[in-house]
Amino acid sequence: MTDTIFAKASGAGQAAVAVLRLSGAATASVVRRLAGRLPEPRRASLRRLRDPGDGEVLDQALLLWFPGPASYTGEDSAELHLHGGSAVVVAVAEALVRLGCRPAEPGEFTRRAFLHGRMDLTQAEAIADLIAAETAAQRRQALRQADGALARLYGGWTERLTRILAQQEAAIEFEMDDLPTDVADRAREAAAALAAEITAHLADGRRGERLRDGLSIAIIGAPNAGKSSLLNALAGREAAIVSPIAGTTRDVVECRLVLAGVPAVIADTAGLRATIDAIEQEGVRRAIKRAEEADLVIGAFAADAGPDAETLALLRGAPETILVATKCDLGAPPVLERSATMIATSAITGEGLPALRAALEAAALRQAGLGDAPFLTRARHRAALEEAAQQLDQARSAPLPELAAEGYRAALLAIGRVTGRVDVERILDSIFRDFCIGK
Ligand SMILES: Nc1nc2c(ncn2[C@@H]2O[C@H](COP(=O)(O)OP(=O)(O)OP(=O)(O)O)[C@@H](O)[C@H]2O)c(=O)[nH]1
Repeated sequence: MTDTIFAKASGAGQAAVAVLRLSGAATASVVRRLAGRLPEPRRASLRRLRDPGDGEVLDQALLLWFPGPASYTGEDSAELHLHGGSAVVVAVAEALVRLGCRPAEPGEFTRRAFLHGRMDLTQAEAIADLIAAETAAQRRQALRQADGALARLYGGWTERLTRILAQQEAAIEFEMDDLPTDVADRAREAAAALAAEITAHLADGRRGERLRDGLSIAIIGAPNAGKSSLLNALAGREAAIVSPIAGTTRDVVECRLVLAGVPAVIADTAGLRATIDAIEQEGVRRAIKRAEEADLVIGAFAADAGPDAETLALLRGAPETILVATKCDLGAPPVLERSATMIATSAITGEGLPALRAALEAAALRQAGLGDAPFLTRARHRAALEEAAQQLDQARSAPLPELAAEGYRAALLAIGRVTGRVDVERILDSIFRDFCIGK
């Protein structure tokens, strides 16, 4: 019998109500001992909770009873909505321990939900994302995944792949019996179509992962270009020190922004220049590293000075760039070649800042915005699906039918790692029943 576990489901700190959740086989008996008879399933009822030892009233609480298997965890579960004081929560938690329950491990409720088949791994991950979501777009993505968007997509692929594998196994048998067949060809065609779909799904520019993890934006440029002033203007606060002394910013200064619902971290960096100052050298090294790792790089230069070679060189390697001519109140920005997007700004007059923000929002939506198809959200999914696509490609060109079957099986297992559902044998059984008519 599994342990009956409990945990506070509401947040830390003082609040009017604290929610304790319980799950496990003994839930019904524990609730009876604490609160009297069980209420109707899923109906809130007001109860006195009593100490199981001396009968002292611990709290007056709302009680909800969720009999398994139609509960979050799939097990018998309950919720106690207590008054929020910490002494109340402690008293009820101690009573639960005396009744044989134990505090839950982190994520244990969702783990049980997965183990009882209430959700697949992508949905379990989405629950964690939903709890951590800070922006509307993150919430939407997590909700869609929790609702099974990825589970259905990958589940569909699993079924198709299982059929392909079954065809391939059948082809091997037919070949051994010297029966003419095009079953292996059909498997190969289906595998090609599936591999193309997986590859298209992988070629999403990491949008789902970016939305989940946040976009990384770096501001680079020569000393005194006005980078810190730009960061402060975008962040709406004096996050970085601004001074007329070239080389003021030495370290990376980060600010969080939300761009069209996409979370972003924007970093001010040390001005790029050759220097003998060891600390500034380290700052420049960090600036270059930050620019190399960023999803979007803002190259800043003073309008009256024009862009410098170091900054332009570093922009070349970036996935997406915006050139900003700062201090446009001091002089007209230079005319650049037509392909470069340039926005002229002034931290003094505010000119160009709305246009820069709009450009950043457009880039954020391009790089991390929600689309019609669900995006994969974790590097873990990407690694497994890349392996599946690779195995499918190898299987299609395998010299022996047995090797092809092996490749299809490996691809199936790789997708199964994403969803946590690998029930190959059961599905194979059902498909072979259809195949083996007359054999
Ligand atoms: N007139 C004018 N001056 C500006 C503007 N932006 C920045 N400055 C001035 O330019 C100087 C340098 O600004 P910072 O924002 O510190 O420049 P930085 O690129 O971060 O400089 P480093 O830390 O040396 O890399 C300061 O004196 C600012 O007040 C602007 O839009 N217009």
